[in-house]
Amino acid sequence: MSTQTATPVISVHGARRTYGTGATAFEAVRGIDLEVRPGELFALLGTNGAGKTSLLEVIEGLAPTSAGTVKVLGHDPYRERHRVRPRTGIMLQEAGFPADLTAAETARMWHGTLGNPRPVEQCLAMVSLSHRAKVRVSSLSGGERRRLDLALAIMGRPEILFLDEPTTGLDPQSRRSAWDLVRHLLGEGTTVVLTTHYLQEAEELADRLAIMHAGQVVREGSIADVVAAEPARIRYQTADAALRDPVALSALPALAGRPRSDATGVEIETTDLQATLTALLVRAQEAGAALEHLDASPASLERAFLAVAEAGTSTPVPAAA
Ligand SMILES: Nc1ncnc2c1ncn2[C@@H]1O[C@H](COP(=O)(O)OP(=O)(O)OP(=O)(O)O)[C@@H](O)[C@H]1O
Repeated sequence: MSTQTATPVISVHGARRTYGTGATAFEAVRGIDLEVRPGELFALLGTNGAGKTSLLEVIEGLAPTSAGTVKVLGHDPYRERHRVRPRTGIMLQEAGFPADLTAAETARMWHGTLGNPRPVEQCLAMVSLSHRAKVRVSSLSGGERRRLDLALAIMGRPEILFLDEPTTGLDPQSRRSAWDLVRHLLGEGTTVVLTTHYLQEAEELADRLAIMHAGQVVREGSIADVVAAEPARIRYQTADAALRDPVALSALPALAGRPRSDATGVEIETTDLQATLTALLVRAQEAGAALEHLDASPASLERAFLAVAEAGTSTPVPAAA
């Protein structure tokens, strides 16, 4: 069955989440709609404080919404937690392990709470922690603790795995190992919802993503969709007056806005990099002008993210009445 047409395993409609009440109420999630399809990896990106964890927690069933509906595997994850929780795996941003237990003891304790768990040794091996099995949690490094948390999250063979910034604190090699593990789980049919600040992580793993800002989803789709919605950019410096003149440059094809020109140079945004660049180079050729430090860069996920961050305001928005 194509994941495009399959019934979503997660559907969120008009979800809101407010912290506190009265004058100090703060609405961290401000009316979100999204769907996650079976077997896909859906990445939730966003600026600090955008509301990713607040949203993830209501989808995980750890907190109620203040408005809207959330369905996970057909159930309300908060009110029908007993139905949903056994079928999901959750890796929180901060795990609270008993510091005196070893990694293996911690894993065995968790193993005892699950219905059809993977063996402890297998889970530790999947996150490359077998050699640290007898080490107390208090002596594990931060990255090793993250990997232990991941081992516990996948132990119950979850249908949906929630990963909240899973690779924060991991060295590049451990991060790549974690990505390989996530790919393996996706290959087994697991659905994964991931929050991350590493755009490369989303680019490596995500089938679809949403970028949040100030409690709302402001971009959503495949990486190709999100990137395609951003303009490409051309920059240069030149001594030629016409090639520095925003009005004269406005006749170039496929512009995504008015060209900008100042002491640092010219910046042109375009929806068709090849068409605009070709016309620009023809003009420069005809004028016999040099375009110094010419830089033509296609849109990227990073640019899309920065556009969201730059367009946003840092002023917190009060809760809706
Ligand atoms: N318990 C709380 N009480 C009041 N406000 C809270 C609480 N938890 C989070 N917030 C606020 O809600 C907003 C969203 O926080 P959240 O942790 O969901 O963002 P995030 O996107 O996960 O951020 P980050 O990327 O920094 O982890 C922030 O402004 C935060 O200060």
